Amino acid sequence: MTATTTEAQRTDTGDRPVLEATGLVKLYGRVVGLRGVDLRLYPGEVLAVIGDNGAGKSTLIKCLSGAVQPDQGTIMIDGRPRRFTSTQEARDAGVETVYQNLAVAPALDVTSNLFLGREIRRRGLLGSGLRMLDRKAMRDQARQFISELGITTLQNIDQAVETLSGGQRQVVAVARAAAFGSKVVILDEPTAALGVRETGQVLKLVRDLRDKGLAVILISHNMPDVFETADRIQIQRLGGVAGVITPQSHSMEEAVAIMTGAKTIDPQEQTLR
Ligand SMILES: Nc1ncnc2c1ncn2[C@@H]1O[C@H](COP(=O)(O)OP(=O)(O)OP(=O)(O)O)[C@@H](O)[C@H]1O
Repeated sequence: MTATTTEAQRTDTGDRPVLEATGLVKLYGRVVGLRGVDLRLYPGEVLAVIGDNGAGKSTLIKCLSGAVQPDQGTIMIDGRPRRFTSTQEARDAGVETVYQNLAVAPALDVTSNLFLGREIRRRGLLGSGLRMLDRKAMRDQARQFISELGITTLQNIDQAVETLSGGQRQVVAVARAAAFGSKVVILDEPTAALGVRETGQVLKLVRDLRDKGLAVILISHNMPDVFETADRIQIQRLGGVAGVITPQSHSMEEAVAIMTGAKTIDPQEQTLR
């Protein structure tokens, strides 16, 4: 199925969005964060969300990830309306978010980070009533998971995350978000602090997750990254959606022009998904 498949074609195949947001409105007092935003995300695609400062990107992902509650609008996961009152509820529904300030524990090793908050414990109780961690099971699963994802940058899963490069840390954070049955992974500027080679490692992982059927939302200011990685690009402007395009349908210059309002997009030009 191509990036420009129409809604009618999609309905024919029965393919439906894993996440669908309709009419999201978020007000901060008198300031409009979102003014009726729709977003559709399908399994096995990378949807980039771009926009100038203050366009509403963060507010949008906060609504989708349960960090803030929209004032109006609906969010559906697999066709079921959901109202997340916390990020945990969104996670339980399979929506994981990696924020710029990575939620990794620097002193812990790669395995422990992958299992943070979801540790595997052995049968039988310690004196304290706690069950002992099953390190072997976690290491085995961590290895398997890393190999399934085709991650070649994490050679030693016993290494403390603080000794890894910025790119490797980001790979750990993204891999963790993609584990444990996640359906949707939201990445907020995942390459903002990285060099060229490290950016390449992270974007490769993003594409690999997509190829494994996960749905990824990529928030980024970096146009080359967006055009290299995204299947579709949703352009936010002044709290609304200025258009949805693909790297094939529009150039980077056109995307920037739509972002800044220098160019408007004809509804006919939109990628109808
Ligand atoms: N907690 C808040 N209180 C008041 N206004 C807010 C709050 N969060 C966001 N806003 C406002 O909502 C609008 C959208 O902001 P948002 O942070 O979602 O944009 P953004 O596209 O993520 O911007 P940036 O690229 O600068 O991070 C802006 O006008 C912003 O000032």
